Amino acid sequence: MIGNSIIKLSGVNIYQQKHLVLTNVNLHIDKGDFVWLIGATGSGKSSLLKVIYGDLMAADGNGHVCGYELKTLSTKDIPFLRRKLGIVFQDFQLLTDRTVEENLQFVMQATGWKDKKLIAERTLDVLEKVGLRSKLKKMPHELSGGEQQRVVIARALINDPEIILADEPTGNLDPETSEEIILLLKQISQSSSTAVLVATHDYHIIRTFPSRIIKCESGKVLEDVQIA
Ligand SMILES: Nc1ncnc2c1ncn2[C@@H]1O[C@H](COP(=O)(O)OP(=O)(O)OP(=O)(O)O)[C@@H](O)[C@H]1O
Repeated sequence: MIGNSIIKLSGVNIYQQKHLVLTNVNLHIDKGDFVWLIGATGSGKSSLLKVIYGDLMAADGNGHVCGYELKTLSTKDIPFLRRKLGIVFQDFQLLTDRTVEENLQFVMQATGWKDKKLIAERTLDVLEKVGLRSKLKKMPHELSGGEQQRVVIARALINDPEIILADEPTGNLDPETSEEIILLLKQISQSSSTAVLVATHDYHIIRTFPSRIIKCESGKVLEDVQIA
C-alpha cells in the first residue's frame, strides 16, 4: 500500500495474447473503497482483474497494486501479492471433500501459517466476521449457497487482505441472499481498511447498494459511471 492507495493504474494497456483488450487504463482504488465493476460480456472485466492479481502483465503505463510496482513486478512476487488480495471467484470454490474448518486451514497452511493455536484462533475469527462460527465442522454440501459464499469470503479474509476482488459473487444466488452477501462485503469495506472491487452484471443489486462504478466499454475503463 502506498499511503491510502491500494491500486493505481496510469496509462496501462492490457492485452490478451496479441489482442489489445483495454487501452490507456487509469484507475485508483483507496483503502476502504467499495467499487462496482460493470461491462458487457467480453468487455475486459476479467482481464482487468487478472492484471490486479498478477495473472496478466500490464503492458505500458505504470502504477502499483498493493505496494507492488507493475513495472518491476516479477513472477516471484506473485505469491506475495496474492496474499494481500482476497479472491472471491466462481472458479475458486470450496474443496467439497473437506469441512469448513479444513477449507480455511488448507489456505492457511499454503500461505505459511504454522502455529496451531493461531490457526485455530484465526479460523474462528474469520468465521465470526461472516456470521458462521457455528458451521466450523460442516461439509460444504451441508451449507446453503449463501453460506458457502460466506465461507469463501471468510477464506478471502484470512490474510487480512488490502483488497477483496469478487467476480460475480452473487451469480448463483437468489436476490435476497445476494443482498446479504453484498451487505457483508460492504460492511467489510466499512469496518476495516479492506477495499472491495465487485464485478457484476446485476444492476438491481448495484441500485440497492449505490457506490462508485467503473465500466469496461469499447476498449476503455470508464471511471465514475452512472447507471440508469
Ligand atoms: N486467454 C485468452 N486468450 C485470448 N483472448 C482472450 C483470453 N481471455 C479473454 N480473451 C478475450 O479478451 C476479451 C476480454 O475478455 P474478458 O474475459 O476480460 O471479458 P469480461 O468482460 O470479463 O467478460 P465476461 O463478462 O463474459 O466474463 C474478449 O474479447 C475475450 O475473447
